[in-house]
Amino acid sequence: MTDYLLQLRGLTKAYPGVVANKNVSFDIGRGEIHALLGENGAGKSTLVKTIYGLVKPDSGTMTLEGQPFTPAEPRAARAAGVAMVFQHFSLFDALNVAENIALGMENPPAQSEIAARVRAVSDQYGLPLDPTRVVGELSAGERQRVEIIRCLLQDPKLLIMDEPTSVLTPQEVGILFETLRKLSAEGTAILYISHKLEEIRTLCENATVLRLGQVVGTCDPRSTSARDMAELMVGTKLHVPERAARPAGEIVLELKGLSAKAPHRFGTTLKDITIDVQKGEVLGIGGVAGNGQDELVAALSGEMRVSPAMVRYQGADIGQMPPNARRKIGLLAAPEERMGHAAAPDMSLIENAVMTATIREKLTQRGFVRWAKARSFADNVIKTFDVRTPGPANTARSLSGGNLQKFVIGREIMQAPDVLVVNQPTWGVDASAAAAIRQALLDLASKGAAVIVISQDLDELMEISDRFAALNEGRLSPPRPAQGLTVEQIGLMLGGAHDMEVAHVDV
Ligand SMILES: Nc1ncnc2c1ncn2[C@@H]1O[C@H](COP(=O)(O)OP(=O)(O)OP(=O)(O)O)[C@@H](O)[C@H]1O
Repeated sequence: MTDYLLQLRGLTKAYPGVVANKNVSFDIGRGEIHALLGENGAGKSTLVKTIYGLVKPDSGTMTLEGQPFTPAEPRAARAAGVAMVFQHFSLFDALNVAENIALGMENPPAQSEIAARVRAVSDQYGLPLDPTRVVGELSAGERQRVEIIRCLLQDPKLLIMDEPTSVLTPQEVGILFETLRKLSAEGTAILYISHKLEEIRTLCENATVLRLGQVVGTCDPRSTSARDMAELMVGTKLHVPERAARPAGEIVLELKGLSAKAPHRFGTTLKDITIDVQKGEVLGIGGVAGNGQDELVAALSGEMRVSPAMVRYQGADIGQMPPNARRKIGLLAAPEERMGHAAAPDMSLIENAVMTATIREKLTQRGFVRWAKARSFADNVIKTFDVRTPGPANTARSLSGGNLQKFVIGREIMQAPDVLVVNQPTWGVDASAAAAIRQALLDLASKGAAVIVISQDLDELMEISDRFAALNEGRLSPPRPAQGLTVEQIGLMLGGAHDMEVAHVDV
């Protein structure tokens, strides 16, 4: 293809201690669906932020439709026809869809006009969305549609999507891909970042692979295996997690009729959850986000209190026990939202280590933080979990998403819990780091800990779980052995309430 829309030449961007992009050159054709691949910290976000006017490169050039392209800010990039849907949505829960879209416009027309345009775009691209619905009541997939429609109203020439499917159900992924294919057929190019290589294979016609900030290869994902792409990203052979055979252990945690009212208007009420968790097992809990996952983690971590006997740990009723007391006795949890909840963005990794590891790692003495000890603990997490950062004094915010995830999970595993609850442990994490995190969870279980993994990634759950249960509208299905479960059986467990089709996306 010679009709290039965007050409990048020699883009370089350095941050203190790290070159995020080094001499990056590649082209994107009109209407092309182009994947940008690379392990965590490879420089993907930096590159797309450069194209979107959020980052100014130190050197290198870009041309858009043959003209020099140097967007000083996102507004300039948008005006030139570049739109971007971010990993994290920037929507206001209390406003409706049309109001949210109006907020992003420079001269918004009347609400009725916006609503009509939203309906038109939504029909045209098969993205069901009611402009009058309050955003707080929408699923993650619907929220993403708000962002996409907001972009499409600008009639972009290039649409950048940063990890768009990590929050979507398989059915929503199908809808999104249909929309992207339609856009591509109409001449809109898509630059698509994802760690889900099988999805890339079904969607993208070209891929550029970054490693340590540099382009290390290109491929046609339709004819390259996911494993080959992963190995190109990492530069070495991929490790597949192994499960050591484990005998059934004694019961360490019992949930008995665990019920709790939704903590806020958009939360989910937990309904009569009963399950025993054994030492040495990995219990996988699947389900579409928003079905009680956050509330279940909160009830286990102690952030949400319930009747004492609803949570029984090593024989004691702990439903009312606060988080730190639970940490002390060995029950640890890592919530899903790494930025803000699991980690404080502007604090260093050392301070972030102190936040959750103080009690078990004895990081304070007579009320004072033992900084040397805290630093060495943070260092240990960084080394053991291969967290890519110049050092523990760096802020959480300066880490790439996947590297912060490795730090947050590693920080809990290194405290040797007896029960570990993790929510979406490999969200936004590249294939090799995801394999390392899963292996670490399996190793923790083989040492005798009970590990509860809550995830929307069914392949992940099937890979590491001994037993599987599904959360649906605050109810937990009875658990079943994971081995041998078919996609149809899992679909039944997840329940039909969301019209959720459990299928791989390459249908
Ligand atoms: N504002 C910043 N300050 C300092 N370092 C940064 C900043 N932004 C990114 N970096 C560093 O630049 C490198 C590239 O990060 P980038 O976010 O582009 O990677 P990525 O490929 O998008 O990773 P991920 O898949 O984990 O999101 C990383 O080492 C990261 O720590």
